[in-house]
Order: sequence, then structure tokens, then C-alpha cells
Amino acid sequence: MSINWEKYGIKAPYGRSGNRKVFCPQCHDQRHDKRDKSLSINLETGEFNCHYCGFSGCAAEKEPWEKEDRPWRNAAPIRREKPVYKKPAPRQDCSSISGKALEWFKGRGISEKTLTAMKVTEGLEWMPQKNGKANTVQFNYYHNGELVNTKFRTGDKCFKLCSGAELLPYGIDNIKGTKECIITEGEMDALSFFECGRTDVVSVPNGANSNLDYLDDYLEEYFDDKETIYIASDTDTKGVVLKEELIRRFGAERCRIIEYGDGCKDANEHLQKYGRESLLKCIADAPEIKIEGVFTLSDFEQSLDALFEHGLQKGVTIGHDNFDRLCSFETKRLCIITGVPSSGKSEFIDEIAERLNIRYGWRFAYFSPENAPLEYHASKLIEKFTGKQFDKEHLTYGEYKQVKQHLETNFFFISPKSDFRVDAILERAKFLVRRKGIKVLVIDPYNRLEDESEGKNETKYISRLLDKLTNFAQQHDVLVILMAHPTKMQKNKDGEPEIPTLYDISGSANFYNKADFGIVVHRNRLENTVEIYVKKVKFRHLGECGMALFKYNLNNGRYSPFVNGTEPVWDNSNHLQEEIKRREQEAFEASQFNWDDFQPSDEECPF
Ligand SMILES: Nc1ncnc2c1ncn2[C@@H]1O[C@H](COP(=O)(O)OP(=O)(O)OP(=O)(O)O)[C@@H](O)[C@H]1O
Repeated sequence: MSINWEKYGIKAPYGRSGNRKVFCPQCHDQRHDKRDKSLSINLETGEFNCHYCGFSGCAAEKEPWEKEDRPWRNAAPIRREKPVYKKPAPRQDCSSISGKALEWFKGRGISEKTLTAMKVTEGLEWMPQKNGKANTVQFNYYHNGELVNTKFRTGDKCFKLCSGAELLPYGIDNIKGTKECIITEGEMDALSFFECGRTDVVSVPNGANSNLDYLDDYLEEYFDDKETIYIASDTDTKGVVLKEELIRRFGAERCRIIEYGDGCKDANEHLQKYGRESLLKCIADAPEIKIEGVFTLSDFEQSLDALFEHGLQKGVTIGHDNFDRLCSFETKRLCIITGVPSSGKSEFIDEIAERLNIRYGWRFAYFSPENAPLEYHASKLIEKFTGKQFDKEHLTYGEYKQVKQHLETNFFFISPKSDFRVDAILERAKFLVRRKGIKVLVIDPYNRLEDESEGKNETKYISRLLDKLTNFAQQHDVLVILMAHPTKMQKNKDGEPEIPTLYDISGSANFYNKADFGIVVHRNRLENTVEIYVKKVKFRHLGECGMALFKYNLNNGRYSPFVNGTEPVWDNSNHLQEEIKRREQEAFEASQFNWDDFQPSDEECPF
């Protein structure tokens, strides 16, 4: 639920709760007593009532996904098979913590009471970094009172999580049903807030790693009800990236950022240096996020510093060298793709999608009536992921099941029954950013959005529409890919249509002017090749204009670079299977490695 005070002209204070008195927009102008705040409003329920003129009502509005008439609301719940996770062995009770470990925690501001409440334990554990058993403190991850994972930490900062166990926020049971919560970057920070009496605290399980896929299973039950979410990440570069991703997933309007002051990089350091009252003050003083308006340099100082330190970075690449030299993508941008009918525009968009998903885990939302029905589109994506033709002869049931499972959590299809207005599509895309973390929205094609230009100047209408897409991309930190058809092209001497430019897109030169990336897909039927023209890259560090030549594989829809006239080696490997193996290996290594600075342990072990 959101509250739309503006709709009623009510100026409600931001970031407050409870009952307030404000000026009544209906009668204030006529009143003699201009100081009388005659309108009572409830900031939680949206109800309002003026004791002077009787103006009353409720400004609460349901979110799109709460409305009865929204298709996804009525749809059956997504069938996602939760993997079977390993469970750690039960832990001893907390009284097993030795005096030495208690002293160590005490030195870091954490009392025995907090350790007991958070069920922290101590014990010997086999640690890969030591190639043997070592004494560890154990941060136990409970869900609904059941132990589901444990993070082990030795005195010299070696870490490991239980291999094969579920990744979930630490202390998730703490925030069930609370109005607010704090989310930290590590267990020690979570214990620090707990120590101050803020028991509504959780920690991300894997430090500053900004992959938050594990949140999907917990958003609805544990985070949707939060009015305020305090983000307590570290102040280093990785912490900033984590903070940005958390804001994207929770929505800026309910996030507040905890700052620790000069010389402190995290909550535990602040607790040790300045004590509980001061850490509580950090929460009280945590600023809201500016959503729009005026900025000063300090609002983006950290990002500017990162640019200064590391330079402008190339964006993400699809892994075809000839194309990557010309174009690398980043979020907050609008990419426009054109080409004559049946040149393979949708195919190339899918190529980009499959490769960015495999390489970076980027999730996609498609509004793609051109590819309807959805099962046809999915079958094409399946061919791209597996490298196999979509039929029982080529694809095993095992591979089919695996790729379906993958698409279920990585690709989302916006396919309304009737409402094709751009706002309706963006509303659903916003939901998918929050709930599923999509990084790319594909609109294929532009002319299937409802034409709302009637009675308007077409150029201005298109200009506004493109601005809307760019604003959406920037506000929600996504890449928007828009496919748009060109006007009918002249034929060349071979009877083939001329290669269009972005200026040939029907309606407006703004398709060129307002694009951050402009790509033309051209199928050369005489040579049986595909020419991908990068016609515009707004920022030099992201690429340059040029052409990349490909061959198209009819069997699996994949593109292979065609360089120096040599027939490409067709890539028929199962990208998904390879990636899953790689990720399993990485997860295994991560579960056995410490993410913080690994310090060799010649110092005396504190516990
Ligand atoms: N280079 C190619 N060689 C052979 N077939 C191709 C090639 N590129 C695409 N195709 C096939 O042509 C058909 C149309 O492709 P696609 O839908 O990607 O084209 P499009 O440019 O998006 O079309 P439209 O303008 O109608 O939206 C698909 O069946 C696809 O498999």
C-alpha cells in the first residue's frame, strides 16, 4: 500500500509516522486563522479529516500487485522448486562459549546477553584455510527457529559457511512482523545493533557481495511490511555497491542510510569507539535518500571518488570479441535497436540477454508481444542457453528441467491482457525490479505499446516517451532495450532493402538523439551473414561506432563471430550447465574462504 497525499493536495510530512495535523487544502485559503492546522491525517492509514470544513477521506492506494484486477495478483503462485539444502549439525548451547571468547566479544562491545540471545556458539571446526581443525566462534543462522546455516570464524579471521546449506539473511527471525529493520554487512555489525537494543536487525550472509538472489525467498514475508529499512553497510567501495543494490531492491523511498562518522567504517567500530548511545544516534540521524530534486557534490561524492580512483570503467560485455570492442552496456541507459523486418532483431536481443545473464547473472523482463506466445519465446531462449535444438531428440529431460528452472528465476515476461500503455508496462517492470531484481527491461517492439499520441504532436509524444524510458532506467538502475522498426527501406541494386539507420525509425529523429546505444541488425542474405552495426554509443568509455560480423546458427539461434572469412566454430555447448558447474565450484570455494582481509595468523589467537 502507498499513500498518495498529493492527489488530495495534502502536504504530509515526509518520513514521519502516526497522527499529524496539517493545513487543510480545502479551507485553509478562506480561513482567518491561517495558523490553524485543521486537517488531522494518519500517516499509516492515509485517513484524513478536517475538523473545520469536514473534508475527509483516505489517501491510501493499493500497489499494482495488490489490486484485484492485476493479472499477476490472480495468477497461481510461481512454481519454483526450492533446492534441497544441507542442514548443519545442531550446535551446543551458548553456555559453551569459553571465557577467552567472551572476553574477545566483550572487547568488541558485545555482551554475553547478546550472544545468548543470538545463539552464538563456539567449537572446533575443520577449516580449509588451516587445513585442519581450529577453534571457531559460530554465528548460527536460524529460520523459524530451525538452524539452517552457520558461519564459522577463527580468531585470525578465517571464515566459512556450511557447504551446500541455504544462504539467507543472518537473524531473519528477528524481523518477522517488525515495522522497521536494520540490515548490516556482517554478523558483528548485527550483534552491535542488537547490543544497543535494536533487536530488529539482520545481516547479509556474504559480506559486500552484491548478489542478492537469496533475498527473493524472504522479501514478501520479511521485508514487504517494513516502513523503514536502515541500511548499515560498510563505507568502503564494496559496501557502497551493496548499499546501492539493497536500495534498488527495497525501494529508495523507505530506505535510510546509516552513517558512522569520521574514522569509523562500520557499526562495530562505532560501538567500540563511541558506545551504545552514539550508535543509536546514528540510527536516529540516518538520512533519507534523496529521490529527486537538488543535489550537491556530497550526495554523489563516494561514486565520484570511485571514478577518480579507478577511472571510467567499460560496461558489461556479451563475450563476442568483435562486438565487445564496439559496445559494452551499463544500466541507467536506453538502448535502441532497429533493422528491417525479419533481420533478426529479436534474435539478437535474445543473444544479448542470454549472454549477459550467463556472464553476469543479469535478470531480464520482456514486454515482447512480437515474440508471442510466451512458450515460443521461451523455447527460443532455451535453445540459446543449451545450444541444442528445442526437441526431445536433442535436449535431454534433465537439461530441459534445468533450463526451465533457470528461466523461472531469471526471465520474466510482461504480457498484459489489454493494458498496453507504457505506464502500465513500467509499473510491472518496477515491481519486477523490487521483487526479482531485474537488470534489463526489453520492449520489443515500440509500436506494440499503446499509441497514446492521438491529438498530440508525434515528435513531442515520442520524445516524452523516450524520456520516460530513460527516467525509468535511471531511477531503477536498469538497462532499457527498445526495439523499433524503421520506415520502409529502399531496395538496393541486388533487390535487398538498404541498411537502415536510427534516423529511419518511423516518427522521429529522437530515436537517434535520445538513445545511449543505437544498434542496427542487418541480415545479409547474399552472404548469409549478419551485420551488427553499432551506430551510437553516447559515452566513449562504453564503446564506439563500427560493425561486427556474425554467422547465425539455425539450429540453436546463436550468433558466432565471422572473422577473416573463416567459417566459425559453431558453439553447441550447454552454457547453462557450464555456468552452473562454475558457480557450484565458486560457491564451494567461497564457503571455505574468508571474504575479509585474510591475515596469516602469527598473532596470538584471541580465542
Ligand atoms: N541470420 C538469420 N538467418 C536465418 N534465419 C534468421 C536469421 N536471423 C533471424 N532468423 C529467423 O528469422 C525469424 C525472424 O527473426 P526475428 O524475429 O529475430 O526478426 P525481427 O527482425 O525481430 O523481425 P520483426 O521485424 O518482424 O520484428 C526467426 O524465425 C529467426 O529464427
